[in-house]
Amino acid sequence: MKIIRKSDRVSLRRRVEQGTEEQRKTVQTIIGDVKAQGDKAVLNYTERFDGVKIDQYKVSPQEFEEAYEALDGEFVEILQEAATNIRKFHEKQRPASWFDASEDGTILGQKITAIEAAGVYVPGGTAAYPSSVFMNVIPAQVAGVEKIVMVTPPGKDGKVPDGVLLAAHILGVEDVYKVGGAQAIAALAYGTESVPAVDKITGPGNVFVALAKREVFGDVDIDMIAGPSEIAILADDTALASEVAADLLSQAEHDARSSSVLVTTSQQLAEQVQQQVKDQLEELPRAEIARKSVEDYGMILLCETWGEAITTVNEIAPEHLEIVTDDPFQHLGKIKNAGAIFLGPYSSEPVGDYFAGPNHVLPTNGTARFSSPLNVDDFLKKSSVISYSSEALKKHGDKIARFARLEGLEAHAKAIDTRKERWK
Ligand SMILES: NC(=O)c1ccc[n+]([C@@H]2O[C@H](COP(=O)([O-])OP(=O)(O)OC[C@H]3O[C@@H](n4cnc5c(N)ncnc54)[C@H](O)[C@@H]3O)[C@@H](O)[C@H]2O)c1
Ligand SMILES: N[C@H](CO)Cc1c[nH]c[nH+]1
Ligand SMILES: [Zn+2]
Repeated sequence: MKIIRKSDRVSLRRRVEQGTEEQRKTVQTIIGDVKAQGDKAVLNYTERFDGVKIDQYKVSPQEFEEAYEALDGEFVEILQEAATNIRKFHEKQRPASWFDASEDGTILGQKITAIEAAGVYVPGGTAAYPSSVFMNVIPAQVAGVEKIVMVTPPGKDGKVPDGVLLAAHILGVEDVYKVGGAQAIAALAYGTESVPAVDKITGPGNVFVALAKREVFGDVDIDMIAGPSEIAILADDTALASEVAADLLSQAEHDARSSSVLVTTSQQLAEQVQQQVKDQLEELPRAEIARKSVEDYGMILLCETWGEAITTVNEIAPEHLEIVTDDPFQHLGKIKNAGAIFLGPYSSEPVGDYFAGPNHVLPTNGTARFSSPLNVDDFLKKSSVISYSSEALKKHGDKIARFARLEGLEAHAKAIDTRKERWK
């Protein structure tokens, strides 16, 4: 991990490109085929890309049962406790409809309605995280979404990882389909004989999933195109180098393109963390991924002043930010751009990934400048409500009609004028 002086003016804006033109064309073909042929295309692509031949891809009650049996009771309890914490946190986010009545009898308001059906993509392979099942499904459930459909690619054995099925089972999600990639996104967006069409698709995935989400956006809504995980740690010399290094590596192990950055004013901490990262790396089962991530996207940024350190963090706009100083809350007000902010030495990033309650689906690639974590609002729509009384229209009707004529819209004006008859 390189130590770089901030004064060297290194570029901090991150942009991990997703997909080639050829991959985009492949995805368009897959989507077109699923739209035209439904289940037949889904099963053909599953055989081709996942190497499994199946003729029925909805997870059966027996498969849920087997997953439950395969995992030990203690793990089930941990998952249940985490789900409770996540639900409690998201319940605080639920907004209420409101209606305001004026003295003239006008009622104006905002009615909040949950979207009807949401689709959740859970990636396959080593990224099949039960925690991500919670983070995508729980805000939808708290919002009141009635239909939740989950898709995830089958492994070579034709099965879905037990942890993923258990997480779905704990949340009461029964519509789980063994399909991945662009064909899964197409099935969710347009429906097939087996998979119900949804209104919004959330969840991360590989390049084919990301491109497919971009492609179906507009026909359905999507959450965001999640890039590789990121962590920035803002620390002074009260931080323990071994803990800072461990937290940097916690995100580096996700993906060879993950980024982990320490921002500090302490030369001593910078050097100690550099050494610790090197030492701790070797002991990780995913050392190869973490090493590549740290070498290609890791940095220790040494700043002259604390003010410069804060500006640097805001420039990075990291997915996760840890502040490890004596009084971290003192700096919170100055942080403008970060997906999730972890304060103090005990708030290690994985606390948020799994257990505390806030969502771990967060803006990456510098998009924390304008986006928020996945939340209950993402599964809600707002409708404006307008009820004018006779008195109100009598009072304001002429102004509205004049405004319409100013825009050259005579039919608009007449729609108002015609009501004048009522109070002549
Ligand atoms: N940002 C996050 O929070 C987060 C979390 C978890 C996972 N992820 C990402 O999810 C991804 C998981 O990747 P994965 O591939 O293991 O699982 P995946 O589920 O994303 O993709 C598997 C699917 O890709 C399709 N596919 C594979 N090769 C193809 C090809 N040549 N042409 C067309 N389709 C093809 C197949 O249909 C397969 O089912 C990683 O990129 C990881 O970084 C991100
Ligand atoms: N840190 C990841 C999001 O950036 C989420 C995750 C899932 N499991 C472990 N971590
Ligand atoms: Zn993580």
